[in-house]
Amino acid sequence: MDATLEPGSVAVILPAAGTSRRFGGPQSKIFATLAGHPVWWHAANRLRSFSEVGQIVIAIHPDDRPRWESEFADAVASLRIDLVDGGGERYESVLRAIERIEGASFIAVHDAARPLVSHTDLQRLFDAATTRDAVMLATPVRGTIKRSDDESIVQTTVDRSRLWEAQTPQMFRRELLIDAYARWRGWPVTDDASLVERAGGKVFLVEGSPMNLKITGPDDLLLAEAILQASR
Ligand SMILES: Nc1ccn([C@@H]2O[C@H](COP(=O)(O)OP(=O)(O)OP(=O)(O)O)[C@@H](O)[C@H]2O)c(=O)n1
Ligand SMILES: C[C@](O)(CO)[C@H](O)COP(=O)(O)O
Repeated sequence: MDATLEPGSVAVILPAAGTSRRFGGPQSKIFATLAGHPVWWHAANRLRSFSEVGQIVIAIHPDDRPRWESEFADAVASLRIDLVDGGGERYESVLRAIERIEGASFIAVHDAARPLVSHTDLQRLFDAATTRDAVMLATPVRGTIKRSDDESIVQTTVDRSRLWEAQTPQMFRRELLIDAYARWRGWPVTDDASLVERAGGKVFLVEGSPMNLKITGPDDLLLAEAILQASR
């Protein structure tokens, strides 16, 4: 019998407090409608479908709180979500959410802007977490990678043989992530795994799908719609 995670042992943090600069538009990208629901709802609903998931905390932009507590109040209650005010940087949002976590053995951080993470990939991630302290979804780089100078002239072609593009969820033993954040001294980070790496942790890569895309620009929303349409 393969090991499994205890029901409710995974607390999920959904950072959703960004300002969507690259997306543009009148509202945060996590509120954009995708197949009839907001982007954030898809991410939260997919995580909620696992018995291993207990608490879900969404780090929200403070300016969005009135909307979360009115338009989305029913969905927040139905998905059993706690709301916390996020910060100016993603890592600050995650740190504030960590402070709201109670009793979990693991913390999984998943971008609210990644609506299409698959059940299969999530199960594989949870399975990997039964034997490792830090795991994350990622995809092997498929294209050719160039490094340029500041005038967009190619300097080098990067060996891609062991390059991966990081995704989320990134999932950690709770005390490992808390310790990694405690050691953080302000250097810029764009994902949580890099803090654990810097603290000496071994982060295990679980191959995911390119369809677990992050809604960053408007074209990503079109791609997400097409992926959902094709899966119907
Ligand atoms: N201060 C921040 C910045 C980002 N995020 C969240 O982290 C995820 C990934 O960040 P990103 O895609 O970069 O979102 P934005 O920061 O909103 O995008 P941009 O850089 O284009 O402004 C998103 O769900 C975003 O809402 C957050 O919770 N708090
Ligand atoms: C965490 C992340 O999803 C890994 O790819 C990504 O770094 C977050 O988006 P950002 O644009 O870097 O804030």
